[in-house]
Amino acid sequence: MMIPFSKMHGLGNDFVVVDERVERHGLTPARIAALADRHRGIGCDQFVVLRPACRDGADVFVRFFNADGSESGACGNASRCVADLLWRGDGRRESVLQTRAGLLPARVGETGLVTVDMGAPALEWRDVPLAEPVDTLHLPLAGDPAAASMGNPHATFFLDDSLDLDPLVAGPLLEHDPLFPERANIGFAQIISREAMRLRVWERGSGLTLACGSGACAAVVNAVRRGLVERTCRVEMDGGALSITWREADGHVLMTGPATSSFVGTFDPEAYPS
Ligand SMILES: N[C@@H](CCC[C@H](N)C(=O)O)C(=O)O
Repeated sequence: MMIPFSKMHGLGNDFVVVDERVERHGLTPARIAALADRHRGIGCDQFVVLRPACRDGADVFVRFFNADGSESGACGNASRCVADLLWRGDGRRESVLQTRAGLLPARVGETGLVTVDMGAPALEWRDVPLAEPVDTLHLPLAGDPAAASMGNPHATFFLDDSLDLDPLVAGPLLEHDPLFPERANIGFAQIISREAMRLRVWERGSGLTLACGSGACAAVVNAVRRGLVERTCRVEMDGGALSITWREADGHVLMTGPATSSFVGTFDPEAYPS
């Protein structure tokens, strides 16, 4: 039986979205990794599976998998894409996504940009998680990164004239640093002004992507904690820009940006390992 999928992206961070709200399709981690392969599969940074919601007030339960088949609690760009998909399905601009990181309210605005309330960051070492009790604002690593969880682990380096790291070299090493027992997404930020930064993210389980929504949220949170930017900041990535606001009233992080449908298709699960 052929399985339908939607191919979507948020600023070039691309996804295969499969709907399992009616029936399951046998999507094991090995099969997901094979489907995510850009040469032998469909190709994507993340694989997104929709399931029936099981929490009051939620419209859909969303699971996010990296290209290596590992699961993540959060994916900001894919969350915008799912909200956009739901809107195109039933015309409701507002939805609530149930994720492993909690309930995320989302809204498709009149301009088509999507805002997702990504919740409050977790800033305690245990919650990132880190391997030992350290100050998450100054991790004991060369380059002095800061850590935060947005439902998934992030470390942000702030690059300047005295610190210049190549994400393709430093990213894979740092993703697997023993300080991060569940690995980590590694952000490389350059502050442009009090309202703007440039960011590249080496993503856990997927590598360097064109944009990372949760990474942008974590970078702004960490930059605000360091006193480097205002609570609303534009984050410019290789694939485009997001607007991030770390709201003072409740500590939630709001992420606004585009969500784009590329094409739809079908695949034969039997053609991939189980
Ligand atoms: N692309 C994402 C983050 C995807 C998950 C991440 N690689 C992880 O393992 O935590 C985003 O837009 O947030």
